[in-house]
Amino acid sequence: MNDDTTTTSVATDDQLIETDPGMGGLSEREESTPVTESTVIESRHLNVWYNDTQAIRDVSMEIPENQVTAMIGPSGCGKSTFLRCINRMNDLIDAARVEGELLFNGKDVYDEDVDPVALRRRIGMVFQQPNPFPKSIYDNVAYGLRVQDRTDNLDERVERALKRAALWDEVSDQLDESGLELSGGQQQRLCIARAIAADPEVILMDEPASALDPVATSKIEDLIDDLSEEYTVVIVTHNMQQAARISDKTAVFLTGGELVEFGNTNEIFENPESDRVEDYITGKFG
Ligand SMILES: Nc1ncnc2c1ncn2[C@@H]1O[C@H](COP(=O)(O)OP(=O)(O)OP(=O)(O)O)[C@@H](O)[C@H]1O
Repeated sequence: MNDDTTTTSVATDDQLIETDPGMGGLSEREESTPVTESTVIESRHLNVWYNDTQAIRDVSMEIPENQVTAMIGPSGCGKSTFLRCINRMNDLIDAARVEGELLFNGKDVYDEDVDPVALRRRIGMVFQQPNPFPKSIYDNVAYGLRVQDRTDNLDERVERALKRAALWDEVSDQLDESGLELSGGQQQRLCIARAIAADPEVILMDEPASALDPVATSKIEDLIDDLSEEYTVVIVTHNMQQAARISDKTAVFLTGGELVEFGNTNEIFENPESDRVEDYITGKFG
């Protein structure tokens, strides 16, 4: 990240998972009607500026349900900005201005009646640096559920989220110990468990493995693959091999916030339509 503050300090953890009872105009998962059979998120002519600097330029794309969509491109091309539009994290940056449409199940998340806090419960986020609360492992996972007053079967919910995040076997006998005492990779899986516990539909990941060693990275990659059976995952990564390994769809952004190519990952990597994309993925620039 050339501007880590934009992902690690724009929101408190509470803001990420806290919720209001009202859904702010967004229907619940089971009631929602995707734009097409499988599209969960769609941007239409999305433009984003930070003051006078344009970070996203007329981006239109459809992100399919229960797949992994990777966003790649050189530093500063707007990947994180796009990701943060999806759950309105850019609201927390005063300089940011968004134009165009960003639809979640057909509803524009920037409509006035959308509650961004409720939106973020349905579209969870995991950051580059693992950021567990200074609380026990159990309380980290239970936190969002308690805030939402969903404490029935709390033990089972916590266990299920930890299992879903492939962490249960490693921590089941130390749930009362601090989340901060886990390894970096375990902390990241704890953060994923925390996001899952809130029962989101989409999980946004901003370079979730870039601070981890290769073994921990591999576990996160396996986990992402697994999670996509149940969740729509959108991941920003600098690592093209990682994008090629784990994603179904790839979006290639290039300098100036332009989406140059979007499609099936194998096609993007094996036979890109654009020379600029080919140059980028073969390492000629970027
Ligand atoms: N909070 C901010 N205030 C002002 N400008 C910003 C802010 N966040 C990002 N930018 C600018 O917007 C552009 C896109 O940044 P963004 O972080 O979205 O790119 P990125 O592709 O995710 O970069 P990286 O790969 O380095 O993380 C850059 O020019 C960046 O400097």
